[in-house]
Amino acid sequence: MDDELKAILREAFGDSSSDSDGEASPERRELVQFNHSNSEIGRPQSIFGDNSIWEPISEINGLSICRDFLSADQQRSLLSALEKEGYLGEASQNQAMRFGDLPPWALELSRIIRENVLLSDNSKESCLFPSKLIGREPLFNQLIVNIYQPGEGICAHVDLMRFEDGIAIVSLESSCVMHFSPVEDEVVGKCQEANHKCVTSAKIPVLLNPGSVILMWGEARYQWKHEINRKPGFQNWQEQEIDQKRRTSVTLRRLCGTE
Ligand SMILES: O=C(O)CCC(=O)C(=O)O
Ligand SMILES: [Fe+2]
Repeated sequence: MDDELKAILREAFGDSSSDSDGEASPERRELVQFNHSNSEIGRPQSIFGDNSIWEPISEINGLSICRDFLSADQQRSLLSALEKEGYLGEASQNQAMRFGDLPPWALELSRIIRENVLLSDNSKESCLFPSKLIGREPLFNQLIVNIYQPGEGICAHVDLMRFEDGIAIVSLESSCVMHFSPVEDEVVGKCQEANHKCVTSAKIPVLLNPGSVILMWGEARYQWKHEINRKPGFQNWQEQEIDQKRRTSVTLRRLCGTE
């Protein structure tokens, strides 16, 4: 890892490498890994395919999902890569972060996200990632693997400002509903309280099936909070409660001020 990146990481996270992305979920217990050697990459052999049916979430500008991003085989390959690298091993650990040079499977995910976006109709009305984001190098240089046991989720948050715009989340194993709520609700909520009214707009549910990827940028990234509540009664889709199993996700982001 070069000195500049090290300095930025120290500034962002302090000297302790186990400092957490704690605004999102203080309970997350994590493993932090730095600077993976790229030596085994060579000419990357794709373990993923190229599926690309993107669906914009109409209520939220800057949010889209590709539901068939990874096939069942590709999901198995990704999970086995995570397993081999020790991300899924310890039950005591439910979050692992990595900065700098990403492992081959994450570079491959980044590559196919970029390819899929560039090959899609990335027009203005349903823009998946604007060109300044999709063209940046590297596309992502930070990843988090989150492992959620049944009943575990992540509380409502906007991702930290130390990360640039343009975030991707790949879902594996259990399906779940992610809810989005506007940041401005907090302000509206306070004003309404003064008037002895309490109005909050409905949350927007988005089903994250295994193998899907969501892309968030602009309003979706900065003006909306996202959360996953897997407590009983909250994971309903089409009037059915989702059968909860372990869920694993991979979040790809880019730290501000890095090249
Ligand atoms: O697990 C997920 O799908 C979301 C993770 C997330 O929002 C985060 O790490 O900031
Ligand atoms: Fe997040």
